[in-house]
Amino acid sequence: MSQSYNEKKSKWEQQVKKANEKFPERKQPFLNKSEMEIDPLYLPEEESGYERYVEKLGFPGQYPYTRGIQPSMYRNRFWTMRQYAGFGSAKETNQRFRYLLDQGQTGLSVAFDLPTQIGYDSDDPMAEGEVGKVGVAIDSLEDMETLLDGIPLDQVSTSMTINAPASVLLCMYIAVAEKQGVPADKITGTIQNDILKEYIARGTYIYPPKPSMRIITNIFEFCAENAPKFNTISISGYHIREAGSTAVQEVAFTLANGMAYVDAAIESGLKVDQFAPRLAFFFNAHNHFFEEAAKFRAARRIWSKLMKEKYQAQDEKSWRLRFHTQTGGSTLTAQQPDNNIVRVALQALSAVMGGTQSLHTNSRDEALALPTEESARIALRTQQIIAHESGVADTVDPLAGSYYVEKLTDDIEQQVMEYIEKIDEMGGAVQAVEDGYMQREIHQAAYEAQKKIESKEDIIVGMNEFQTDDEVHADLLKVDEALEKEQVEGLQKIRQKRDQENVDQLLNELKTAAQDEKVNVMPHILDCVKAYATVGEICNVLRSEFGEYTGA
Ligand SMILES: C[C@H](C(=O)O)C(=O)SCCNC(=O)CCNC(=O)[C@H](O)C(C)(C)COP(=O)(O)OP(=O)(O)OC[C@H]1O[C@@H](n2cnc3c(N)ncnc32)[C@H](O)[C@@H]1OP(=O)(O)O
Repeated sequence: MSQSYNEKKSKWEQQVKKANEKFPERKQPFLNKSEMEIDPLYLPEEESGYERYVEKLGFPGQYPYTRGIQPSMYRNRFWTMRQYAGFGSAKETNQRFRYLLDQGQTGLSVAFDLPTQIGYDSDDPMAEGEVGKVGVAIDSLEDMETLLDGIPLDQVSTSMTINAPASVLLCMYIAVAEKQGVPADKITGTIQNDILKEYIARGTYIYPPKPSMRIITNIFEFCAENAPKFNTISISGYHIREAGSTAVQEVAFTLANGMAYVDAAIESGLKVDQFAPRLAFFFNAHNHFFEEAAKFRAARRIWSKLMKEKYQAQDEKSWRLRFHTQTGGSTLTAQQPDNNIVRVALQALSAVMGGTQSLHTNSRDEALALPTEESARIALRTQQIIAHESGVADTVDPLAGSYYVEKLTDDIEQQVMEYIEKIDEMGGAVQAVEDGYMQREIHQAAYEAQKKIESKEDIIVGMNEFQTDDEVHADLLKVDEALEKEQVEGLQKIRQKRDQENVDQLLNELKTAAQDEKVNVMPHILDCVKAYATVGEICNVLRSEFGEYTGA
């Protein structure tokens, strides 16, 4: 047996012991329905396969992490079941959060309305008609207090899908935690904070790339010092895929964006191991089951090589690509919406086979509206059935060694690297975004995919084949139209109650801080938030200094 194989195997055994101390194995022993024992890990049987195994796959919890970032993965702890939710007022969303936690969800994920996402208050003319529509409306710290009321922030981790104003919402979260008696260094969660993919695919940007990258590196630095357990960014391929990219492009553009954040942070004077362990990722789980599972495995392997070899990161935590997955929203059909339950189950299974850390399963009615409570429950139950009934979580990386999956993993890696090298030659992801390169590649892929659907080369069940005349689902969620008025009234009350002079002074200090590139804006934003300055007011100060982006 080769030296290196043996060493790595015994290191893995030690790692498993340590993981078991943190999260004891869910079962002892793990048995299938015929009472056969299931091992934590299955390995190549032939000694001749060991070298290749160590180089390409490695042991789980070890470089290059092809088999997963934890030594025994879901035997110790399932992925976090984290359903993205939010609509209407903070009070309504708080009720939905409590409902989901009661139903066994294990983490929170906040959807904000569009005005919040682009830094406008609910009473701004730009917000009209959009308040509380696609997510919860948050104007001031008071809304955040209501949103998180009764949720113990030392126990529950919260993801917030917020990008351009991520700094503001993170500060609000910290302020609420402090009010609960939870110091910033104990909070856990993630802000999306990924502006590059907003320019490429999602659209909720405010400022131009350069100052946006500065705010992001300010957040990295601030969190490294003050909130070291918080994931500072969720570098997202999800939306790139939703915009029509291929699986290869999804990984390539996401990792290229990831490299741009690493470059920017290093350029600002941070050391790679100071911030890299808290970079997180977010991918899509689309329809092609094996391609998706292989995609996740390839993404992990590529990122770890980049971090270790290109960026010379020393801390093993910097090498691990940790990711959230959401099933593919654009794969859902408005026709025969219950079919979506089946699609979601298969997509979710690919994410679990690919070793995801956290998962959102879409609800069946999401091609039509925000999910009803019943639909959201079925979506969560889908994850619970995979976790508790299917047995796929009982051994690590069960697809490893499949000729097909390993070849797919290698091929995806190779094609992703070709893109990454090309983007590198263009001067990196920021340049490629500004030139519209990624946008064009995605549009071309989306066009090709649509042609295949229209020509029926690709069959979408119930949509371009096997249609029925069934009515669409009648029981859809509707957001109360009166909400906007109530939200605006609440905001005006806050403005009357707060110490306006103090707010003005703090906003002014933020303005001065923004003018000096060397100053970190985060402590100033935190002060503003604590004085009940609003999302819109804070973003307007930064708008006046940084300008607004108008597109590539
Ligand atoms: C479409 C829509 C839109 O466009 O609007 C959106 O964007 S929705 C977008 C919604 N986005 C999201 O919901 C993003 C969610 N992302 C995340 O939750 C994070 O970024 C994540 C992917 C890193 C997952 O974080 P998490 O806290 O849920 O899970 P982790 O895997 O980090 O586990 C929590 C802790 O348990 C430890 N842990 C976990 N599993 C094990 C194990 N088997 N053995 C030992 N330890 C373990 C971890 O190391 C960690 O501790 P330690 O930390 O100490 O190591």
